[in-house]
Amino acid sequence: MMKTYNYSNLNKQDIQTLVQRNVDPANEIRTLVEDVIAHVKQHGDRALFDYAHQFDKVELSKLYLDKAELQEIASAVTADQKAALKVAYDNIYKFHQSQVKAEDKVETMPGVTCWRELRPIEKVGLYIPGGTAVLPSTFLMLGIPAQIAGCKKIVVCSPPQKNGKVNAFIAEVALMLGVDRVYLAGGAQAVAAMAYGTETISKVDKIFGPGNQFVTKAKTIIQSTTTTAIDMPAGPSEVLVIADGTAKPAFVAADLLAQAEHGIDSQSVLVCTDENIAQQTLIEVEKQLQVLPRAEIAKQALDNSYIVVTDTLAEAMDFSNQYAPEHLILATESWKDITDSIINAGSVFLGNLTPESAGDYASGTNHTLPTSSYARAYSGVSVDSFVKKITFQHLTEEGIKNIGPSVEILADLEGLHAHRNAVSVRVSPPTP
Ligand SMILES: NC(=O)c1ccc[n+]([C@@H]2O[C@H](COP(=O)([O-])OP(=O)(O)OC[C@H]3O[C@@H](n4cnc5c(N)ncnc54)[C@H](O)[C@@H]3O)[C@@H](O)[C@H]2O)c1
Ligand SMILES: N[C@H](CO)Cc1c[nH]c[nH+]1
Ligand SMILES: [Zn+2]
Repeated sequence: MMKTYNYSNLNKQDIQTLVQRNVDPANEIRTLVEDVIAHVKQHGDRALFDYAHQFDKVELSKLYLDKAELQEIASAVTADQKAALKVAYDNIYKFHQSQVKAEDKVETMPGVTCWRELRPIEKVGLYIPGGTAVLPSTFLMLGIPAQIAGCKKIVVCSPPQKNGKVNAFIAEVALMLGVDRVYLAGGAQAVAAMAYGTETISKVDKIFGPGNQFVTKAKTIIQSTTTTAIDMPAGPSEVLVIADGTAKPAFVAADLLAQAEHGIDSQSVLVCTDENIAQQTLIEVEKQLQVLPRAEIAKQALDNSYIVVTDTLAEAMDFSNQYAPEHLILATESWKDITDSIINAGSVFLGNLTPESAGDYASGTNHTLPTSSYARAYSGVSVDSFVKKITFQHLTEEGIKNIGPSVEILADLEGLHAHRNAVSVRVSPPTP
């Protein structure tokens, strides 16, 4: 169960230790994942069949489901479930569509015009988790921005379930997105397949999607060893709740448990200015665990979670910024007073009536977010993640005359005479 620390008793080193997560000190995960990647690179499809047997405990006869099979599987989805998926689809679509804005052309000096244009990344790979829980919501979170960006080839991998298929909701979302094929591959092997390509799975330009520590390690390795990019390290889920005396212990407990139930390596942190609220929250956590089907998973995640009691909301925010949470919930009526002091967070949930679950599923924001303190430097997935922003420039006769002398001097001072000449020949072309 969650340990409690008093912020005033923590020194710098204690805080450093507390904010660290999912470390792999003996490089066990790295070694295993490097081995998986090497096998997929060498043996292609054969390795995928073998890993499906070894890690997913399933014998596959082929590595993908086609449109007809997806349609048959999706027929099990009820009208209510379809309607809920549609609400999520529409809100996520609306929010992501609003991110697409043409940029202005800028005349930086007379005759010199610069601008940026978007081009979709052509081949993208989407990883949809399916180990401890199958996440069709992640398929929406990745497929919708890919669709809006206009990516031409969308490769989708998800771990095979025990029946050698994907579940009905993954199939339904594939049909909603117009994706005709879902590959039955999970874990590090799926990431390797999309990075190197196999007989069946195409190599892609960029891999997206969250996953467990194996998936996340594989993504960070292929990012530095292949020409395939990644969205970000989006590993085991985490939440940090900042609460004060106005927070509702039942709500805070529910939010902590919502992330704890994702997996045993998830982490839920409460930073609270009110000791009584912290104690009430712990009591609520115990109460709600009694009726939670995934209580065993959540309990293990809570063993790896903790509470920090601070004197002020400013101290709480200071701790949160050092932690750089994937999700930050401000469980306080005073949330407006402290949002400006947020420096590091993936996605923020404001006030007592805003559960993280709303953003996990259906409010519109993306739930694929940086974990393990990567929120210090990375943003969550958006339409931007699926496009390149290419810069353009055009110089007129007036433009080259205006900018030319400065470029010539700058080229001289770097000793790059061919650079100077590329301007000089245009400003005063040699007489024929
Ligand atoms: N950061 C985010 O944006 C975000 C969003 C959604 C979910 N998540 C996280 O994604 C994760 C999903 O994890 P999951 O496990 O449920 O599904 P997953 O699909 O990420 O991983 C399942 C795969 O892991 C592989 N695997 C399992 N045990 C292994 C082992 N011992 N050795 C090698 N490979 C092994 C298997 O191949 C299996 O197919 C959770 O931790 C969840 O918190 C994060
Ligand atoms: N909380 C996860 C992001 O870390 C997203 C998710 C999907 N389904 C439920 N939750
Ligand atoms: Zn969640």
